[in-house]
Amino acid sequence: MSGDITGSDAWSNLKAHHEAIGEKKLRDLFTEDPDRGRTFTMDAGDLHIDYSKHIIDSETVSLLVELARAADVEGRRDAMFAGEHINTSEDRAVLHTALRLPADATLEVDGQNVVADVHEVLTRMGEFTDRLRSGEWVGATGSRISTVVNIGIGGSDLGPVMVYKALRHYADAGIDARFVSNVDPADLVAALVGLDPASTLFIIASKTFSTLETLTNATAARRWLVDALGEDSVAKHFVAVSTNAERVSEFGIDTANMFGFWDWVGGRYSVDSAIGLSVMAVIGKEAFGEFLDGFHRIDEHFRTTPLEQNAPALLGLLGLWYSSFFGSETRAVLPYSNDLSRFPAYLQQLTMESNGKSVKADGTPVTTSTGEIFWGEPGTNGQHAFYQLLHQGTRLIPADFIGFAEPTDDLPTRDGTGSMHDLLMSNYFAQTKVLAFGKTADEIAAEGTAPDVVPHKVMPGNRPSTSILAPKLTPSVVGQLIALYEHQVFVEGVVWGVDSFDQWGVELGKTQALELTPVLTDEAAPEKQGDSSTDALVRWYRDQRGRAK
Ligand SMILES: O=P(O)(O)OC[C@H]1O[C@H](O)[C@H](O)[C@@H](O)[C@@H]1O
Repeated sequence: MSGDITGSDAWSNLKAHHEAIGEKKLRDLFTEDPDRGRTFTMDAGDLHIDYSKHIIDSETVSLLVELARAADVEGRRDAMFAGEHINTSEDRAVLHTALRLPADATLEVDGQNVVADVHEVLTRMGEFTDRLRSGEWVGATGSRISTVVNIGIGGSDLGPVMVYKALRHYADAGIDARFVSNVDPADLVAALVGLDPASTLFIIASKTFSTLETLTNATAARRWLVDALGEDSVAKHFVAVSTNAERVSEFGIDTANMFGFWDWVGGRYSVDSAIGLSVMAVIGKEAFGEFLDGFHRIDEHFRTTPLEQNAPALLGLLGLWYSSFFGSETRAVLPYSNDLSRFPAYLQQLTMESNGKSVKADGTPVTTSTGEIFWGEPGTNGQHAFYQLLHQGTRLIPADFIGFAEPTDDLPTRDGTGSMHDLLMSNYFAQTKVLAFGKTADEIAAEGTAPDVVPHKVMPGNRPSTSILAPKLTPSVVGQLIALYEHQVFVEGVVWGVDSFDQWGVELGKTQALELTPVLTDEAAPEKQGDSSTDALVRWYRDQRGRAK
């Protein structure tokens, strides 16, 4: 292979193959191979995955796997699992997979058995949440804690809030959780509505403990508590999750009430670390353990299954197939489960912070588009909003449908005889079918449609989708789903040659915001920021705030 994957034979072969298969319709592919609905399926853990409704045949799969091998996906995967410093721009290991290794495993990284460290923290989290849940840990006035408020942002928020919503049925100790992330004060104010300081515990979650939004919200929350219960109450109402003990202590939280993790856990890969403390408080350590086991099942599948049947590898390669060869810009993620309403937002950070890069790991420019844009809403809401564009628009948007056999809740249908969950799932199956096979002008005309209306009703079909099904939305299945996407993102990143584990692109905005804050608030500050647009916007804002010079 040449230095760049797009110069490899594997890439050229796929390009040529794309031209040939790009001519075909899914209808043709199903006619040529009537069994493909059985052939192109795979099982990983509890996940049953049908990828037959993709614009592929068996040759596509072989060529994609060849591409993955040319990019050394297997070698990079093994290097990740072994704790090598594959995050080269930050010189760090990437070991979220170690967070879910069983207690009896060992993994030495930089001379340290990280599994022992992981389980030491898990044990402390378990002890702490047991005390909270049993009512042994009480607030400063002796009240039981009934709400934990997680204050964090990015990876220190999106994971916990998504999993909390997904597993709301597993809340079993009368502890609720709320989440505050935005530096918009509206977020904290809304989260505190109706809360009694005496029964509220704040979890300040920040890997670095230097994130402006989190420290600002944490300080405001501290004021809210101290105003009600006095300075001495802080120790009973504030705990921290971080890798930075020094800063936690500077903030005024006793490090005895801090739960640690390590620099080899990226923020967007951290919900299975101590960052999941709010989730554990709500669902308990046993259910949290099942959540971790779910990740581990998919890790083992990813680590040991040949690429030809490897679910995260194949789905990642399909994402790359559309992105790099068909020019697709986005992938829709459509959970047919209201409880997964935050899953698309969670995946946005995972995929876009990981693979939104224009240079490769060696610093040279990429030579193909990188970074899929994930977006979506739960079905059936999306059907009544944006599916029109999926069905008849000009863009090719591959879609992931996620659904469950067993409902978390069910109710009878209108006539009282059916199940609303079955109705939900019939929409899931109908949508993937219509996206793939559409409806032709002839079929529409045959129904007696007026000729001038026919073109408007044509459903082109040939819109690819993956169907992901699981028996039920359990803690384990949530872990499995997350790991399924984590490893897809990894596979894409390896083929594109980027460092999927840094995020330098978010830094400049942060520093410029800090520079601009005094300009917005201090009348004496110079208004000039150097460009006429920002200058005029700042002037307008200062005018409105009565701070014009
Ligand atoms: O957990 P923290 O250190 O507070 O970081 C929170 C978030 O901030 C950053 O801007 C990063 O881009 C995210 O990856 C991270 O999850």
